Amino acid sequence: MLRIDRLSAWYGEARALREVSLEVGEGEIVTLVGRNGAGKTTLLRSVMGLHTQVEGTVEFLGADVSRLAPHRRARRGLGYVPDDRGVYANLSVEENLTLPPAAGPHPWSLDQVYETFPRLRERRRSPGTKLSGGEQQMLSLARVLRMGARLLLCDEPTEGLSPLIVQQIGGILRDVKAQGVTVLLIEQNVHFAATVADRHYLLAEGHVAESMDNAEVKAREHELLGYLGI
Ligand SMILES: Nc1ncnc2c1ncn2[C@@H]1O[C@H](COP(=O)(O)OP(=O)(O)OP(=O)(O)O)[C@@H](O)[C@H]1O
Repeated sequence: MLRIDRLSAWYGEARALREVSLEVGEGEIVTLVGRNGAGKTTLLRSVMGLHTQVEGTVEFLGADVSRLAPHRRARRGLGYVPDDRGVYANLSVEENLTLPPAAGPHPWSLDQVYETFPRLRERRRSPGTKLSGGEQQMLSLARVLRMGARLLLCDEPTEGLSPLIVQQIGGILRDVKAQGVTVLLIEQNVHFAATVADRHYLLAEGHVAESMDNAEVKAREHELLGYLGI
């Protein structure tokens, strides 16, 4: 579904990604793990077209989207969920969900959103300022699905959340996958990553150092946590 071929990215003279190649198949959940500064956020932003000082190819559903603006990538079904969650503080949950126009090929109805995110139904009249971190994360995911994304690019959805909420986010990601959505997510909690994802890429200093399956991540959990400094 997504094929990244020799993608490099720069900030001025500084190179943040070095010829990254990886693939995500339709219906998979794939994680990107790596130390701070390894290039994970830059990779997701480059795939969405938000970071433009890049070289290499991003193919989505068989078409080269490397030169398209972010809104045109969104129209094809790419959806970016930023780490700051981007919730409009003064709008209610439902306004946050309905304000952005549908862009992608499979926009979710409000009912579909609320079935997958029952907590958001309960909180639908609450303003963004009153939401917990977990609720904001759910809203951020739900909004991109509502807009019609087929592939979610999620920047560390579990960051700063309690173990119970992390479990809930895991359940939501599995549910989203069951509804035909593909996910590429940044995840430092390798234990959680192995329970929710199908495969994993380890990024180190801007390149793909390793590709791992769940069995390998589970077997090396201790070593990986040490390496990541967690
Ligand atoms: N706006 C920027 N200007 C200059 N350099 C940047 C900028 N954003 C990131 N970088 C650099 O690019 C490299 C990759 O950063 P990136 O944020 O993609 O890493 P990351 O793996 O997502 O790390 P983190 O988990 O800390 O966000 C780092 O060396 C970082 O310092």
